[in-house]
Amino acid sequence: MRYDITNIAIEDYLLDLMPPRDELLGKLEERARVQGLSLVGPVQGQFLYLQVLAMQARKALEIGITTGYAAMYLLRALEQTDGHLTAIERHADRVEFASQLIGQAGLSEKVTIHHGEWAEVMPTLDHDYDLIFLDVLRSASNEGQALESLELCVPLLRSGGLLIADNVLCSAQVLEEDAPPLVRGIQQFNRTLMNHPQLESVILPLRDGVALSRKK
Ligand SMILES: C[S@@+](CC[C@H](N)C(=O)[O-])C[C@H]1O[C@@H](n2cnc3c(N)ncnc32)[C@H](O)[C@@H]1O
Repeated sequence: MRYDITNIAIEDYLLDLMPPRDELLGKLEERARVQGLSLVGPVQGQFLYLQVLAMQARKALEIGITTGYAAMYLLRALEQTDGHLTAIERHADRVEFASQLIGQAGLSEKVTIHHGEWAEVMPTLDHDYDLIFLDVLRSASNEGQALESLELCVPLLRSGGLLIADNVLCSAQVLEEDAPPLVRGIQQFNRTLMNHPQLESVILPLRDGVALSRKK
């Protein structure tokens, strides 16, 4: 998928510079291409991997795991920090697929996947996450959901913890003044995030836009 945020030639250049992926990640990329699934891709996957290592995160949460592509990057770093990944996914078949894949990689003990809606699962989770990867903003069913997800993430983070939110530039549609409801929700998410009293944030024009926030 192309996102119209950065020059396409630059995206291809960055992709070409990435080392070849192993068989497991390669198969997931191929599956995503065939089935039209949205995955972070290798550049952003490496970004997530490095964030976990840089902050030595041990307790991470991914909201929206799909087939486990981003999760593999997170888990390969969490393996080194002796950490654990909790994930949430609404589709049972995706939970099943990701669980099997992570099992094949020998990392089953490092992950707990909750099947359900994030709005229902998040309030049941423990607090004090070092890192939360929020990857459901483009799936919101109404204008208010993006902000609702932010309000559930902040209390789950420990002080000093990192929230990484994907798709915050929404194929550049955030530039539109008369945007559709999903995009208006993301515009509101971005304004709130950048002015949030408990967060220090920056938005990076990486792929579809990545917001990085540290809880004070
Ligand atoms: C963009 S994909 C995540 C891709 C994944 N993070 C990766 O890069 O490998 C979003 C996923 O979130 C799931 N999802 C969307 N809305 C959800 C909700 N309300 N509750 C739980 N999961 C949801 C979708 O089913 C989809 O699998």
